[in-house]
Amino acid sequence: MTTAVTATDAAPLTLTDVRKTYLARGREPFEAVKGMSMDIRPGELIALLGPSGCGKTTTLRMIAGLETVTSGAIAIGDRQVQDLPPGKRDIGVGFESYALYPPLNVRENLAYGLKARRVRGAARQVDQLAARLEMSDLLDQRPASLSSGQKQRVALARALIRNPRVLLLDEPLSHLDAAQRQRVRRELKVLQREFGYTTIVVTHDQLEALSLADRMAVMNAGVIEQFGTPDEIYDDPANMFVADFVGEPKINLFEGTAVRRSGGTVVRAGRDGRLAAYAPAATDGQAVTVGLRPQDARPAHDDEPALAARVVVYEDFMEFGLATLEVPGVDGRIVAQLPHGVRWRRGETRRIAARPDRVYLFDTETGTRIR
Ligand SMILES: Nc1ncnc2c1ncn2[C@@H]1O[C@H](COP(=O)(O)OP(=O)(O)OP(=O)(O)O)[C@@H](O)[C@H]1O
Repeated sequence: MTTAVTATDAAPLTLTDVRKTYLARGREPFEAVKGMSMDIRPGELIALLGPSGCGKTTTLRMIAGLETVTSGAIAIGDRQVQDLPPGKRDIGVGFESYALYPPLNVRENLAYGLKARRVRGAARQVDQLAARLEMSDLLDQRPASLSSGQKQRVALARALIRNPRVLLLDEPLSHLDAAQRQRVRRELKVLQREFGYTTIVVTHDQLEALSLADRMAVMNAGVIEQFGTPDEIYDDPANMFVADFVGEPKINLFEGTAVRRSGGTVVRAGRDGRLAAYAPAATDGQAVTVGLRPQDARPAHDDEPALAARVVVYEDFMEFGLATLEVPGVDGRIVAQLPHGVRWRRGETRRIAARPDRVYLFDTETGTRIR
């Protein structure tokens, strides 16, 4: 292969206190991105994850140069790019809405950039990439005849084949069906590794983010709530928002009171529930919000602090079961994901517990983690 679709000259990407305020006539100024800072290493794959409207697309568009930056700096390598036009930034953009040339078929669309750069073997590179993204059958079609999922794969291929220093993808797999989505997601990760592009993927699909990313930024209302590896985000959430947003089924959150003993911390919850927690910073008597992931709840041993709960419903998914539980005095229900074969029955009372370091305590007012 020639230089185009082989390892690239990967560059670090740095965002320093980047802000975006949208100004629209007759409306209050709206700050959509409120001081984003990220140091992204060469070749790293970053996922931006967050609820609708949190500023993910705005961030990506500012990096691409499709949106101006209100303040702050964006650097690719040692070059400040925030004032450069999009074409001068050496960025590949796989946005869904990014125009393909309608008169050209998909093959010509993909080869276009390679030919302009006089890359040898362009046709073969297009064929190889198309095969890997499961779109060989689309090569002779015109963009107008493609479905949204097909357009998405073409946009992805077009971004990849440009051999950019930085690759930006906005919801690149959202229109694919479940099976194809899994396969293209894996291939995307393989391609990204092979070519070494510094990549940012915007997604609101947490599985996509957790499985693709080297590190991910969880965003909320224009700020980064936590930036870390998928393990850090899932196992060590910085606050209640991150714990609540990431994880499926959702984390259980309920009110409790920390009790400090020489042996450690126990939280009381409900009428007579207790759970051992590892939280040296908790003070005795402190009102807290307890976070317990369904995957971390397990049947309690006889001699450990536990929550006694009535089984409201038990759903058997074969690989695991989901028990929905009511704990006397605890608002809302608690879900526990139990190993295959446990099979609790509706109406039974069961005791659940968890490893103390998997019982998270949060400041109820601020949402901050109490460690
Ligand atoms: N051109 C614009 N003018 C004014 N407000 C805008 C403009 N573009 C986006 N916004 C607002 O900025 C906020 C962030 O939008 P953005 O598209 O970046 O969010 P997002 O996280 O990508 O959301 P989604 O997942 O729904 O695409 C939203 O409240 C949106 O309404």
